[in-house]
Amino acid sequence: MSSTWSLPADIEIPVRHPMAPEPGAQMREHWEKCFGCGSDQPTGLGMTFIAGEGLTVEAQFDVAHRYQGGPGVIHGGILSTGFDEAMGTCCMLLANSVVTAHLEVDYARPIVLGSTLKFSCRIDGAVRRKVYSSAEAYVDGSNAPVATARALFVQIDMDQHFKDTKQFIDHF
Ligand SMILES: CCCCCCCC/C=C\CCCCCCCC(=O)SCCNC(=O)CCNC(=O)[C@H](O)C(C)(C)COP(=O)(O)OP(=O)(O)OC[C@H]1O[C@@H](n2cnc3c(N)ncnc32)[C@H](O)[C@@H]1OP(=O)(O)O
Repeated sequence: MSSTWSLPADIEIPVRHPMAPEPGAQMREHWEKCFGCGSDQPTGLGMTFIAGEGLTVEAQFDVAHRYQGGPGVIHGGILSTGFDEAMGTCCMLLANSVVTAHLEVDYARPIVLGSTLKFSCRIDGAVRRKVYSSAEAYVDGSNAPVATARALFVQIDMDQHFKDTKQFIDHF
């Protein structure tokens, strides 16, 4: 891994929201039409999420053949989408709405179609509206990560952020 990513010196460990799902409980989709998690998005990844202890979340999805990049292996953009969704959902442990400001991925191993891809995610800390997260991805039978990622999410005001696209809420 060759990341130059570093956490800011003034980072603080945020408090898990008291209403966050209990460890072991499923975490909800943030938007039913979302490509990553939406239950009403048939071409999407259909990711699922389990709250872990502290500021952690486990996530997964099955690598369908339509996610193919090279012959027989996952497309790198799909893998980064999985990280984005899993780490973003991890930020929901703080009960804030966030969007991705920065995401970087190290691809360590090819991931074969038909695999179940599992993500271990955590919140590393927060500064003002910024929430820092990191994660690893695994496939069954592999002890070493097949990919790792780091990301910065920024808390938003939903009404303000989606003020120009509200028509999509009623569009479907
Ligand atoms: C797919 C949509 C999902 C919607 C989710 C709705 C909420 C649901 C709840 C929970 C979901 C969890 C699951 C989600 C999973 C999927 C998430 C995605 O894929 S989101 C789509 C892709 N991302 C965007 O489209 C953002 C586009 N960018 C922006 O809208 C703005 O740039 C934004 C909001 C990120 C920041 O803009 P400003 O005007 O509000 O604030 P400023 O002052 O610029 O930044 C705030 C702080 O962040 C730093 N910052 C911003 N961008 C940075 C960057 N790229 N690198 C480093 N620092 C950055 C700045 O330096 C500043 O830091 P200082 O507080 O001053 O220290």
